[in-house]
Amino acid sequence: MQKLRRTMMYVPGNNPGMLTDAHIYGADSLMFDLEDSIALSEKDCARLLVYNAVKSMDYEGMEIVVRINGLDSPYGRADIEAMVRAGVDVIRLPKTETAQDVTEVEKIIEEVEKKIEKEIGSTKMMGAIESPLGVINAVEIATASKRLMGIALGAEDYVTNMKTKRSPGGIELLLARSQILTAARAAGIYALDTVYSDVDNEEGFREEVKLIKQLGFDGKSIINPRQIGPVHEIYAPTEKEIDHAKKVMKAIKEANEKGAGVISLNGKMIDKPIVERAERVLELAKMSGLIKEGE
Ligand SMILES: CC(=O)SCCNC(=O)CCNC(=O)[C@H](O)C(C)(C)COP(=O)(O)OP(=O)(O)OC[C@H]1O[C@@H](n2cnc3c(N)ncnc32)[C@H](O)[C@@H]1OP(=O)(O)O
Ligand SMILES: O=C([O-])CC(=O)C(=O)O
Ligand SMILES: [Mg+2]
Repeated sequence: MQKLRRTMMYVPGNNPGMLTDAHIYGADSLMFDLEDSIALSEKDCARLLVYNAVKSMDYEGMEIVVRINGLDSPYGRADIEAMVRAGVDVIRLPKTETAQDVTEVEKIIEEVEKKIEKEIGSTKMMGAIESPLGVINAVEIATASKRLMGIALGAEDYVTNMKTKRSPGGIELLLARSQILTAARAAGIYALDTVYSDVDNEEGFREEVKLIKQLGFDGKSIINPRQIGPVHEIYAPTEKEIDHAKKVMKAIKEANEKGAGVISLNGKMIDKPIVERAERVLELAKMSGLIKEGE
């Protein structure tokens, strides 16, 4: 894991107040939106505002993602051009359905990078999958470009396309979540879960975060600063998990010194995949500031 991406917070791109303060809440990444939170009459204004915010604000090294409009709209090309010029870290393509959707955006990004003499490949991409066709093509999408750092589920559009609606347990999303996650893991990129729109329902939100963590997602797109704390809390390894991971590492080190690759710890087998999980727990604990280097 190179970077924590537990929370990627949407910020409507036409809201100067939110664009100015968004970084103070402690999300792992900010995602300025030019797509569905912006009315058609505000599209050009939002693009200009986000361009200026990215150029002039000090976001203290936070990852800046911008959700652009699709290339099937009159805004997509202009969004890409402006955002590459502004120097955003990641361009997130909404409603990605095919590998070609990714490569078409990539081609324009590359043209702009060449034009402004920016390092080719330095602007990363993400694809949000929000339709049945996108879910079916998830592997092709996830492997379409070296620029892709992750893929995400967009469940509000997805359930609408599937002629259903979201339910508390999320049964209607199980296939899409599993497929997107598996595709991301096969491609070695990040997997981000979708937004939870009922901001005031903290209990329901926590249940959903526990579910997506258990499935294996790296994190979640969020829409409100109040959603940051619960995600970071649920994703943080517990003291018990950290303690166990340390014991696993100690046990396997001792086993390896004796030439063994497998050992028993409190009656449970410890071998390579279990060691790998323990290493991941310790890495996550370090990155979350719960333990120090070398602990
Ligand atoms: C299906 C999709 O496409 S989802 C993606 C597109 N949607 C979005 O981008 C929506 C982003 N979120 C929002 O606009 C808002 O959070 C809403 C409308 C959901 C809720 O708004 P509110 O109830 O006013 O939020 P709340 O009362 O919690 O706001 C508290 C503070 O956080 C700020 N805030 C709220 N949401 C955000 C945000 N997403 N980014 C930055 N700041 C925010 C508010 O400005 C407010 O600041 P203040 O105290 O300085 O006035
Ligand atoms: O990225 C998201 O989860 C928000 C979105 O567009 C959707 O749900 O349709
Ligand atoms: Mg959507």
